[in-house]
Amino acid sequence: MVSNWDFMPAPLSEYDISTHNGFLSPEPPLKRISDPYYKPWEDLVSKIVQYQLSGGFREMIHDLPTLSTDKLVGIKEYQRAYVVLGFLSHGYVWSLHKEPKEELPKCISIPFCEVSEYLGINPVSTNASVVLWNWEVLNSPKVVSDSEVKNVDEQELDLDNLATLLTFTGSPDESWFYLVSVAIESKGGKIVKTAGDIANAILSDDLSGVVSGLEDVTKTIQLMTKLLVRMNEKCDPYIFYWKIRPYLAGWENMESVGLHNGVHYDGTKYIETKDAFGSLQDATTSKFVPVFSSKSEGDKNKPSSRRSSISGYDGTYYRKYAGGSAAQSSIIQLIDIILGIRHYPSEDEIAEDLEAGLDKSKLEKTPPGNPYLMKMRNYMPGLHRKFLQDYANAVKLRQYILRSTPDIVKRNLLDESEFSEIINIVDTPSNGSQASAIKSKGKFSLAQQTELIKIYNRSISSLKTFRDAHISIVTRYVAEPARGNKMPPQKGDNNTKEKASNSTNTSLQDKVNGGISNIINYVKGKSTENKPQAENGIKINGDANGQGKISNVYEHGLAKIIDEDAVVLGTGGTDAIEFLKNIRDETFNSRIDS
Ligand code: HEM
Repeated sequence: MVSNWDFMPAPLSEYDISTHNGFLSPEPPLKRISDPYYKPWEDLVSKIVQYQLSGGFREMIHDLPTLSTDKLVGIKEYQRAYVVLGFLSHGYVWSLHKEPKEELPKCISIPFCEVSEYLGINPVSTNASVVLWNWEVLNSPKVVSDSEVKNVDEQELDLDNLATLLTFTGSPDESWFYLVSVAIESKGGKIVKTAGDIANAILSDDLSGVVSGLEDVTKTIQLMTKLLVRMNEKCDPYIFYWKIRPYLAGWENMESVGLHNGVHYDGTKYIETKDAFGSLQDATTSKFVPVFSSKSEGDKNKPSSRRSSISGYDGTYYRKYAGGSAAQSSIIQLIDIILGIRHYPSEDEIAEDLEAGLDKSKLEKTPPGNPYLMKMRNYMPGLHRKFLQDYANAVKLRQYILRSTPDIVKRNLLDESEFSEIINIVDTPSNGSQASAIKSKGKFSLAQQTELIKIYNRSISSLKTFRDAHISIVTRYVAEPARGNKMPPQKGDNNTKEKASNSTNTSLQDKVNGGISNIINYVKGKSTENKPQAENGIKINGDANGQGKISNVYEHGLAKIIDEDAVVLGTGGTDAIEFLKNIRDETFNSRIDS
């Protein structure tokens, strides 16, 4: 069935979204900008791994000409330019074995800002640059069992038939990390299609259409969860933590890793973003704060999702942007919107806003949204952000369900406002959309009402399971390596994976390698043996006489050992586990208990 999108202000194609690939580009992204004018960018980015290893990447960037963006033709070339400039920028700031750089030279900063403005997205590496627009189909012959006959479309974006266009490290682990997301995003096609089906079913008060839409949502989320856990197959946690993740970090909440003010984009001035793509324009992204107002030393390990992203001092404008994270994926936010799941500011975020003089009652009620997740929308392509906003305004599935089940007593509605919404919706037009035309008829039988709620709750549970699986992944890939529970690869160790994944082997490993745990303890400030020396901001360990040798454990940006009780930061600078647990619990609490 082809969905009718008349309930939206614009056709689906105008949001750069399809029912085939969801928020991924419908056609594979460009592998190169064809105009030879952009050869200097393309040539350098194609050798990013080699120049990182040689230590000469920053010098190569300094030699780049400042190219105009005028010769870019069409959205796909802008997307490719955004990908290339994202890799060049993060390769420059987080250059391997160097201290992070606080300044992006004009040759990258100016075109990066222009291209980003065109696309309505922040000028920094994002889920769009490493996932959405960074893949190709291999078309390698695929063995498909008889029981698993797939149609051509499905085969095309099979996880085992995909490759990435660019990586920072050249490692298969990095490619796999991005490709798992690509595969999950490709399921977004089904979610988008179902979003349309559900909207139309609501408009025609077609209960069976709503039920079957919800069943589709559940099935697709289950497929997404299966794909998510495949992360474990080919992306090694400590390669991820020690080698890949540092490149993805942004420059917000990164004081503890050396970027105190963010990054200065040379030759650019901060201009208030226009609202062409439905930019949030909230205080978190557009506030101008001088450098000297950054948090005190005591607060520096405490992340904030509300800190302003632009700062200035003596005419120098530092920008603070979160790093690349799948929190910037539109697909999970779309599922939240379809199911009417509300996320709220954390206590810390409310406290910060109160400190800033905002009215508490307003903060808690308007609009429901976790500030970090809402902020992440500015790291989505502008057209996708606009789609989320327009869909959220047009379709209110949860309200429809609440209103269509008058005979069922609901025990756990989150707040009073949900009751008033049920009562008011009949009289209150919802932004002029056709959705407001729906009238409650109270015509469904008790069995139908019970079934509707059961199916809705099943969708909620499947998303909760996805978020549970995601928390396990984050624990394994970030929290454990951060606390030294997983060792980085050892020099001369041919079988590091098994050893590293089994912490009971650590003592043997230590004997062989000269006491890794001492080094970790030293980094944690608990031992004076094997004193590490700081060189270029990188921890190296040495012997008791201070004779430095290249360490098996060194810190580089986000790749560092932290204390047991310290906050594990996400690439976006959140207190990762706490944040994710809140979001997961809010998901579960959205079930309608009868
Ligand atoms: C090794 C793999 C992964 C790691 C280490 C990881 C880590 C994180 C962290 C630390 C956060 C907290 C917020 C932030 O820092 O931005 C986060 C959020 C998030 N991640 Fe991942 N992630 C991984 C894979 C994925 C994949 C494949 C997806 C699929 C789309 C995904 C979807 C999300 C979403 C949607 C959020 C926002 C919170 C939510 O809505 O539940 N992540 N991730």
